[in-house]
Amino acid sequence: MTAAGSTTDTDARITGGAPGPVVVAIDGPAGSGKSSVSRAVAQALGYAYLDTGASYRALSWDLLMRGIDASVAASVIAELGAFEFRIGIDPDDYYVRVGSADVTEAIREPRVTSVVSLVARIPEVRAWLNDRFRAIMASTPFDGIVVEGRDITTVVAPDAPVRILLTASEEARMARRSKELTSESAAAVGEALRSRDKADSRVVDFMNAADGVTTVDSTDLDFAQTVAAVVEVVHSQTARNSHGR
Ligand SMILES: Nc1ncnc2c1ncn2[C@@H]1O[C@H](COP(=O)(O)OP(=O)(O)O)[C@@H](O)[C@H]1O
Ligand SMILES: Nc1ccn([C@@H]2O[C@H](COP(=O)(O)OP(=O)(O)O)[C@@H](O)[C@H]2O)c(=O)n1
Repeated sequence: MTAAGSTTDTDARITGGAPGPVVVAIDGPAGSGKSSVSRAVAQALGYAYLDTGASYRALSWDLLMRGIDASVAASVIAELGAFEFRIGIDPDDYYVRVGSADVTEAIREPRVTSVVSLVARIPEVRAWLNDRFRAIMASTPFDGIVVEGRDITTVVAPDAPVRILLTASEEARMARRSKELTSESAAAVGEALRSRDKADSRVVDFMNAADGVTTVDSTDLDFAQTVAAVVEVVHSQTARNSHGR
């Protein structure tokens, strides 16, 4: 999206009133289950799914490929004009592409994870990506869209009818992540996760629920129970909103 007019249109849809997709905004720290739970919730509800972190990762992958130093904000900003990414929002057909390259797997590599916070701290990058997220939300053909990241409940879609903070203890999050990354030691995975959360939380607060945001703590819930808990929040909040109208 490039035109400011599109942003106005998007805002109208997110705030309700005009018909548009139901936006379910989910934030939380690394390893809390945002991506996997959000995708399963979208499947359960017949909604679209938008993984905003994947876009920050795709930009980081692109910078690494081009040999651009992610710590130099001006170089990163200059690259935005040439950055072409596409993301699948059908939860049954998820992909991330940069130009003609399928980077769905590559953006999860530790070398990408280690630079993504540098990219995410640049305000111009955040504003540029947020415009795209809002355009995707507004144009989805699905009845609703589950959007997950760090600042969805507070910045990207603060007026969404359903806003959730998905948390889990640091211990649980580290254990889940190290199960996935079997090539890395548990200590290395834990340290990487802790330092990324620390860097990211200097930019946006995703550890504390903002006003009106419902916390779902998955520490003692298994995956299916967490999905059910989030679906329950969606049902209760959307029922409340429609009764309130
Ligand atoms: N409640 C849960 N219980 C056990 N494992 C979970 C739970 N929620 C998520 N997971 C698993 O934890 C890992 C990290 O989840 P992920 O969705 O990648 O988190 P995030 O997107 O917040 O970083 C995944 O392997 C996922 O399947
Ligand atoms: N809305 C968002 C989403 C991600 N991010 C950044 O993108 C990175 C990767 O996000 P992610 O959701 O893929 O991270 P995981 O929690 O899945 O590991 C985060 O560490 C943040 O630096 C962000 O700043 N704002």
